[in-house]
Amino acid sequence: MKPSAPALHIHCQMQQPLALDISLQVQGFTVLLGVSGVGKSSLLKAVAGLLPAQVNPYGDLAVEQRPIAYLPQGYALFPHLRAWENVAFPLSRSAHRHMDALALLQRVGLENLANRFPSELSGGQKQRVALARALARKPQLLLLDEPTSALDMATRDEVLDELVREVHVFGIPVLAVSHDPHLAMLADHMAILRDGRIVQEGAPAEVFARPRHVASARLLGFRNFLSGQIVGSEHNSRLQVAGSGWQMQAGWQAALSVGMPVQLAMRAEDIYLQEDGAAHCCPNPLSVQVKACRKEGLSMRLYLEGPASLEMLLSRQQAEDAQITVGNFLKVCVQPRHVQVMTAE
Ligand SMILES: Nc1ncnc2c1ncn2[C@@H]1O[C@H](COP(=O)(O)OP(=O)(O)OP(=O)(O)O)[C@@H](O)[C@H]1O
Repeated sequence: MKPSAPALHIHCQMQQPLALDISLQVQGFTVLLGVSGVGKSSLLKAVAGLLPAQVNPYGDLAVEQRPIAYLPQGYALFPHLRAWENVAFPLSRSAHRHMDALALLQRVGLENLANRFPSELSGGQKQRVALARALARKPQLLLLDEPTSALDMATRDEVLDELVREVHVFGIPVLAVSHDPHLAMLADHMAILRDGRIVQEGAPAEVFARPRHVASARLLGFRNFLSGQIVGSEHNSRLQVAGSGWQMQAGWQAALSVGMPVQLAMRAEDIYLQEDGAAHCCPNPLSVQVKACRKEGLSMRLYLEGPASLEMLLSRQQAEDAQITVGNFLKVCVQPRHVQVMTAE
């Protein structure tokens, strides 16, 4: 890609329905993550001019004059209009309105379905029609509200890949709001909204690797948290962190020093079974007991009791090979580079 699209700096201050003070860089495909109710939709509506707020840019323009396309949750297609008529809706009435709508549908690969009604389209196809309609007025900014919410798990990744590719092709900055970390992984730039402001912003690889707060880590898919204190620090190498009844190694961070209270975060996917006789290979051994197991597609999620309540994810094959059942005592392991250390809040 990518950002042939110009970057745009958005500032938004609002009081109702909730207080927000947001300053955010929109670069290429940008995803703003936040939990439900944090104000994501309100922010988009304010930027689009649908809620009163102080907004820059475009804040001095009337709603219909803002060069912004806003795609609400669920796409809001007109059910009684065919795909091409939905796309043509914002176009001015002219002799080539039909042709222009077909050209837009062609750009999202849907020209063959131009005569279908929304009820005859899949979730991903509806999204593409809505995208074509949103882009019909050649906006300078595209706002997407929860673009994955109407998609099922089976097609979500495929539709997302396609959505990201399409918005790159159109070459305008896009701000998508979501609570879905999968969407953020595909972004060029991402930010996290909490308590009315942006608490972290950057390239997805950086933000996913180094969440700054427990709440951000939760949003990014971390499931395991331990509270402890730094008890050792080897410059440029390791940190030793200890809590009640456990000690773990994590990657070194310049800002953290001995004595500081910290929170550790680990992904369920990064905890693995310690092989028999391989204790010496395990820098962070944890003794746990299996409290519950849940099948998740081809994986098995184990709920464990150890130094804290923990979760780990095994392939069904691994779980079967290890003959894991509720009540088993296990030795599990996690690599220091997979242990994120955050200052305690
Ligand atoms: N029209 C309204 N009147 C009163 N309160 C509202 C209105 N719209 C939103 N709110 C409140 O403002 C807060 C933020 O809502 P908003 O829809 O912006 O959150 P969100 O982060 O988009 O949530 P979700 O992810 O569930 O869609 C919520 O507490 C909500 O109840």
